[in-house]
Amino acid sequence: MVSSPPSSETDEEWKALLAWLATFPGHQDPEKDVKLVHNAAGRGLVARGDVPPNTTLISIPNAALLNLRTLRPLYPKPFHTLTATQFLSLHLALQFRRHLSPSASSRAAGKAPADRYWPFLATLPRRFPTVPLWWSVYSRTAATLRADFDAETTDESLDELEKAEKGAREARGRRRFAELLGVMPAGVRRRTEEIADKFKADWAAARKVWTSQHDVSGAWGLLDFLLGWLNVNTRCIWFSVDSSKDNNLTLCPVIDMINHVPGRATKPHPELAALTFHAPTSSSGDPPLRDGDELAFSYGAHEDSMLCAEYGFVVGRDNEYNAVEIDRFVEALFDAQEGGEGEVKKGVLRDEGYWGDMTLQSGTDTPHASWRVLVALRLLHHRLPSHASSPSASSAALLSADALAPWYHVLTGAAERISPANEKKVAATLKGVCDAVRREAAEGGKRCDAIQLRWDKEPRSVKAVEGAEEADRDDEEARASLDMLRTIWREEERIAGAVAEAQ
Ligand SMILES: C[S@@+](CC[C@H](N)C(=O)[O-])C[C@H]1O[C@@H](n2cnc3c(N)ncnc32)[C@H](O)[C@@H]1O
Repeated sequence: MVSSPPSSETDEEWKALLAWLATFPGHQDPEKDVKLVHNAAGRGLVARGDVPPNTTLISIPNAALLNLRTLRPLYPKPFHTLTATQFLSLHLALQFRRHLSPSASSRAAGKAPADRYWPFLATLPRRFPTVPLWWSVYSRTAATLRADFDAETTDESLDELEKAEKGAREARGRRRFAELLGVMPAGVRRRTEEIADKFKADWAAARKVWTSQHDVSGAWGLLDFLLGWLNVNTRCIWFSVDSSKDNNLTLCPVIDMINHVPGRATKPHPELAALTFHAPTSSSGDPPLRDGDELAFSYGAHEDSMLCAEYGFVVGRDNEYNAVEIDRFVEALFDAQEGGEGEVKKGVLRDEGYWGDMTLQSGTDTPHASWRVLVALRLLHHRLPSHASSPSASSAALLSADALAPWYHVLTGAAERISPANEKKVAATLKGVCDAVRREAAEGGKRCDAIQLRWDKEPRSVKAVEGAEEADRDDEEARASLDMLRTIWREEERIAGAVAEAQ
């Protein structure tokens, strides 16, 4: 049985957070205007009563934020070389281990007073079961993770995993995470790999600084760092710290409980002494906040594959930014052109900044191919003189201006098309690509259904010593993750289908 979620009034961590915030000079009680709720997005904040436009709903003093400005004074110099993500993740990893699993090596540090930010850190999520990086890490055994991440033999987080991983619940978790990784659409896979590389590089940088210093005591391991890193990646807000754009982020209590709605104009607002969140202004275009309405802002103009890979959720049909990456389909068409012509044209597109990032886009009303797709396909079907296709003529610079002039005219807007024949071939090719995308997406959806059928046949709870409640929760989370991937496949099928029909 899954216990009912706590409300504002019973959520002890929320109450402790509010008490801690009340100790800061200039603080404003968030409970005056907003209420914590639990909904499909996890936690969220709703308005208490109808709120006049532009009312300051939340104001968090700068001293309660966790960013490079507040962290650097707490650590000696060697740590100051770390980026914001590395530094914050390390601090979170250290505090999670110290407060949540104090063991032999961290006990000494555990005697020290609690970390000054702990009332805030205690409210952060301890699991990210719908985020693909979580699947990627937890689909592996402790021994594999030790080898893959060059973790120390003393890594307590991996020791704990090793002890637990023989259980039936963990074995089922590993298998299911691997199944989810196997059924990810290409756009999610590409992003997940990029995110995993960033995580690995940040882990290595943070470990290097940690092992080369002796001033800060305590311990933290790979899985502690993963928890810290995912909190940073999913909850940080833009905040000006220094001139390096990568360092301009902060963790911020309370405002980090606000969920994403695409297209909202209202954003957290940095003021001199506080990070604030206001009710929408009348001119913002955002709906006014009435009693019980959820506060929201846009995390960015992100398609679902990006939201899935970075944040572990999707919006679905209502996300006008949804898009299908078709680079690999278009690339195959250029590769198939004979006599090196395709290679030459790829070189031209690269030189002009038009190679890659080719998408079919959902848009607000009619799905369509992006301008970059049309630019590439027009060139694909523009015949070059035979001498221009020699392998040595690998860029626009080596082609005569005449050979490419009709294509350039369309690129600059001087002409609408190269020729009716060229447009016709572009439309036919685009339809072919869309049909291939549609088939692949339909197949992806079917693979999700097959996985679900397999899971349906398994007992919902693994009857193991570890307790059925956690096993039930794992089961729900795995199904939510599978639904998320199925939603992306469905959107890809819908978008490709609509673009194909329009040709
Ligand atoms: C900054 S936190 C927002 C607060 C969060 N719901 C919580 O429980 O703490 C971002 C996370 O909230 C969830 N989230 C945000 N917007 C969502 C949405 N529109 N639908 C589903 N989940 C959402 C995702 O898990 C995301 O990684």
